[in-house]
Amino acid sequence: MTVRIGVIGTGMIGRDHTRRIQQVLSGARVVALSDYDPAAARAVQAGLVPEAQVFERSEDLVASDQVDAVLVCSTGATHEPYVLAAIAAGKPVFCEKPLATTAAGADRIVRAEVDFGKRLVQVGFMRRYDAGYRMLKQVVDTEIGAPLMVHAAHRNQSVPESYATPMAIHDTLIHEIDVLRWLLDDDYVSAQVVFPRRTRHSHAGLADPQLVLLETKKGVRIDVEIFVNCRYGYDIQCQIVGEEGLANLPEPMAITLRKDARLQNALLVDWKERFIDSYDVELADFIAAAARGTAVGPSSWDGYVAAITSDACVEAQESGKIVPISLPKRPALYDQG
Ligand SMILES: NC(=O)c1ccc[n+]([C@@H]2O[C@H](COP(=O)([O-])OP(=O)(O)OC[C@H]3O[C@@H](n4cnc5c(N)ncnc54)[C@H](O)[C@@H]3O)[C@@H](O)[C@H]2O)c1
Ligand SMILES: O[C@H]1[C@H](O)[C@@H](O)[C@H](O)[C@@H](O)[C@H]1O
Repeated sequence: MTVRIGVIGTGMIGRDHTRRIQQVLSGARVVALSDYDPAAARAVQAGLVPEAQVFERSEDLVASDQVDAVLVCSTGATHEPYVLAAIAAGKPVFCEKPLATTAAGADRIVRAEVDFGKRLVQVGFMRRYDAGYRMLKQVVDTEIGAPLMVHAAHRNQSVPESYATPMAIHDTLIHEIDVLRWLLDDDYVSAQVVFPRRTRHSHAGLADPQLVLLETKKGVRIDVEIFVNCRYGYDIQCQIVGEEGLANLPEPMAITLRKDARLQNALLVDWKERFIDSYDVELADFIAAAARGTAVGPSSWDGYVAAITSDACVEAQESGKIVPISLPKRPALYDQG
């Protein structure tokens, strides 16, 4: 079966996922596109998929009987109604992170999916599909004994003026929030955010860098540095310290160059390159499950837990206090991970 996909939101990642489905992956094709700005949808149609239909209203794309499954790639704050509409239509839906910008919104999605009685939602937490993180998980599960501490860093070269202090959590830390609880098989119990000296390369609305301190149920202490104007490149670090050893996330493959009396390894600068393979694998997973009328991988529950945790981190940014995190009981629908 070829899964007929409708893509909502044809900005940077919507375009890239459309390219992926059309040119890299098998088992699906994009048949419909929509965007708040119809010119953006038409540009993707013209450049990548001339045969696709452009819908003025994204709600009509979800309802169309030509569309079997939906990709939600619009701005984060708009995800919730589209995911709810896809669930109501019984269609598998891949939703880019965040699932919703508030825990209340993510909760509504979890409830709708539980009421539907079958998994339909995959959240775009692509790091779980990254070969490096998968190797790290294998080692954490088998080699280093009980994890005790995690030191992580998420550095972007620069961000636009529109990127404000809470986005360090909702837009950036959200990846660590998800991937660390997956790596550790644990949940968070508290969050704190402290602010080091501010870089002169930041702008008025952004405190940069930030240090996020998380504690888990099992007592693991985590520090994550978020530094989004680090200047030198795109750099993702993760070190897990266990009672029998220590494991580091592998660096991206790069040529070691000896030249001009220097030993050099090039660094990436663009986030799109860092996890490029994992985007392919996550969407292949989505397509295979969608062909069976369901969804696998990071779930609405994972999106909900991430939203609860990021709400706590934003509160911690504002209050300067340690903010407790408590989770409701996980519905049985999500017991399979
Ligand atoms: N997984 C990742 O690594 C990753 C990377 C980048 C972006 N993202 C996520 O993907 C989403 C999109 O990010 P982007 O970088 O492509 O942003 P973008 O600004 O390039 O594109 C967003 C598009 O959504 C459209 N849009 C806005 N409101 C809409 C609405 N109500 N209905 C339909 N379309 C609407 C905009 O017109 C725009 O074309 C965000 O949620 C972002 O967090 C994830
Ligand atoms: O939307 C992007 C994307 O999620 C990147 O992976 C992250 O490094 C950036 O900080 C964020 O702004």
